[in-house]
Amino acid sequence: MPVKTLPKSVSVLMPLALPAPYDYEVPDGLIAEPGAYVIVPLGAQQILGVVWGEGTGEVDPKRLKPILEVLDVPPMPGVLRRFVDWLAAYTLNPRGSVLRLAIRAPGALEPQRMRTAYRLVDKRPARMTPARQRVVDTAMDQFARTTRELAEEAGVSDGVVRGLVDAGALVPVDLPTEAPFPVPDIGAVSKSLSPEQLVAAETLRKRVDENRFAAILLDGVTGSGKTEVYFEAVAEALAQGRQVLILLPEIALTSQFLDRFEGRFHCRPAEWHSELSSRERTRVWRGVAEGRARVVVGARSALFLPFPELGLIVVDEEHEAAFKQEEGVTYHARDMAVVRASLGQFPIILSSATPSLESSVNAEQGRYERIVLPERHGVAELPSITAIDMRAEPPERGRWLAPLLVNEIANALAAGEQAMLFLNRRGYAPLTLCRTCGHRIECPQCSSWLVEHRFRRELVCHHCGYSAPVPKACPSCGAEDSLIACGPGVERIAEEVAERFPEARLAVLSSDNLRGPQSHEEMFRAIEAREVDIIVGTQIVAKGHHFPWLTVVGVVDADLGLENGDLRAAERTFQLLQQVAGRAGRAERPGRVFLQTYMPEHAVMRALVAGKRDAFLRREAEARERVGLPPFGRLVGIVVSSENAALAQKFAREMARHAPRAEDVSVLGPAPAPLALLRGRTRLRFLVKATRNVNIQAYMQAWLGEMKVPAAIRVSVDIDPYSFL
Ligand SMILES: Nc1ncnc2c1ncn2[C@@H]1O[C@H](COP(=O)(O)OP(=O)(O)OP(=O)(O)O)[C@@H](O)[C@H]1O
Ligand SMILES: [Zn+2]
Repeated sequence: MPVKTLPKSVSVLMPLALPAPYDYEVPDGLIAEPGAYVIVPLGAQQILGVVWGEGTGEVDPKRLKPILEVLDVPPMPGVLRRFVDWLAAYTLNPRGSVLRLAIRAPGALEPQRMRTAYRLVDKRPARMTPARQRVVDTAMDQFARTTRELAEEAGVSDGVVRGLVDAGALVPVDLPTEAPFPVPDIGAVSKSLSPEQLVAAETLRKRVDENRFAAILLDGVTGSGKTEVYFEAVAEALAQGRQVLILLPEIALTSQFLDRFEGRFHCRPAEWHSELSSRERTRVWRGVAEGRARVVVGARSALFLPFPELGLIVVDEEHEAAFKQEEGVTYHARDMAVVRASLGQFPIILSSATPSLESSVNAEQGRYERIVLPERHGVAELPSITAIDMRAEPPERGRWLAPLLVNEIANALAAGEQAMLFLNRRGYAPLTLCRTCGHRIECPQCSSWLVEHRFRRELVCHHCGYSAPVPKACPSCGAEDSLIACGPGVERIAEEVAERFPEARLAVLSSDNLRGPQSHEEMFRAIEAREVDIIVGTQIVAKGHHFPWLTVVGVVDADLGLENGDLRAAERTFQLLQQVAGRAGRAERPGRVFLQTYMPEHAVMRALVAGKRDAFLRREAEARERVGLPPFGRLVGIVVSSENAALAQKFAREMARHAPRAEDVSVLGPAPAPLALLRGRTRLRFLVKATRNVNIQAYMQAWLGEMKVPAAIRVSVDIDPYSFL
């Protein structure tokens, strides 16, 4: 009797909200190695999946469905699969949802379009003409060219080339239609580094050479040359034949960065961010997978690219909250980059002039190595920082800039220098109020005020994007011409600047009037070229930029970030203001920074004025340690939301009853979220607080596993939350 062999099976993970891979049969003739991209049947559909490993054997072999197709793409590297698993387990997301982040280039998995080129072989046609000879001479270098290219280079008609093809002297080869990736020139000389920079660069090179996991905090003041220094580590990794990933917090920073990279390595790196065309995404994804793209500069999602040879990650401006992904699969890209480096056993560099408390503590406790660059490069000095007490020196009525600051701007302009005013608030005014009845105009779907945008002549919700024309009469009492704008946004500051300095050339930079990297690039070029005298901007201008002629920086409302009292409010305000301040005086001319504040005695203002960053961080750390807040304890944020307010409340109470009791874990809430209504959904919050030794994921699973969530309710879980709204 013939022995019946069991069909070979593998498990396949699909990019759907599924917690685990499913088993499939590998039909004879197909090879489905781990990581292979495959098409499998699921119900009536055919969908893309990735072979995750051996079959689990949980499905009756007779009922296994077969893999339909194995795609012609390099398999997903094992380390990326482990990263997906790790991230899913840590953030409590289904593995399939995380996988989806790793295959976000739809075209990349389709067969690539090819163009036909020709290469010369030894065979010669019976009849040789001078024209044919010219083609043969041209093709002698063995370089494959298209018919057109050959004809043009040899100065003959296409027909001559085709004749040689027919005669078998030229043979076709397929070449990809996509533009190739230029190779960074690692032999190019770097800027000559200062002795401190050199020491730092040598240490980084050494870590790259050691070829194992290491986390290094590159802690250098603004303008100290951190970028130049870590470029040396990039060069070293490239020399070792490894790929490099550089994470930036914002697209706005990309264009200047690409220029600098090009200056150093004589080629532009591949880019990865949300504004790429789908064609570019495809090209970059493939280029990374096939090892042709050696350096990628990208936003947080670049972490999920299928690098086969990744050997270094740099996280620039590592303190930035923008690295936290807040929607869908929530994760902190800086923290996950450290995990990725550890799984891949290579070094990671976290660079910042204002390190996060998390990274500072990690350095203090020896988990990270700290490299310090204490001084600005060259003759540049750190700027002086002055607090303007708005209670003692208020602006005139209806104005927002204090006399001292106005005076300093005038001085800068007179000296041919640039000034920058920073206010982290888009639009014209954050609140519109009726003088007659006191009504405040709110978003109909969120518990937030509508922000007036005067350029657009609209009231806009900054939470959900709702917008409406500014009404003529008060929507509540009907009084005409009674609505007044309260408080300033950047547009209002720009208005004041234009009135005060009518001669000055003004640039307003906020995400409303700058869309996409192109427009950023133009603006930043204009500033560098001194075509602008005064810059008014939101946090887009706060960091990373190098404007040599900028000497005066004014912070219109230094207290703004302290208003929302979350645990990182002081830390973040300090970082942001220090970064803004760091834009001033980066070249020969010294910088002066002015903070308009109603709380000059606040610890943040005092530390900034005195230049006492480390003391400030230490005090912050002590305060958090006392109450067990991150990084000394763990937090999980939970939001229960529904369009049905009563249902949300009922379910939240039920959840509270089911919270498991555990030592060292406390559950706060449910309480109405600060943003109690968002896009028409009522939101309630829990905050879970635990000590570091608690396996918080296990706790959460035990809790949520108990709960049956009705369809009208959404429960979102945020491990290590950064937003508490
Ligand atoms: N060794 C050097 N030789 C010449 N120029 C240098 C050198 N080091 C730094 N620079 C220049 O000084 C300026 C500041 O350097 P860089 O932007 O690398 O500093 P940074 O520490 O990254 O600053 P920030 O944190 O403010 O972004 C840049 O224009 C850079 O090209
Ligand atoms: Zn809204």
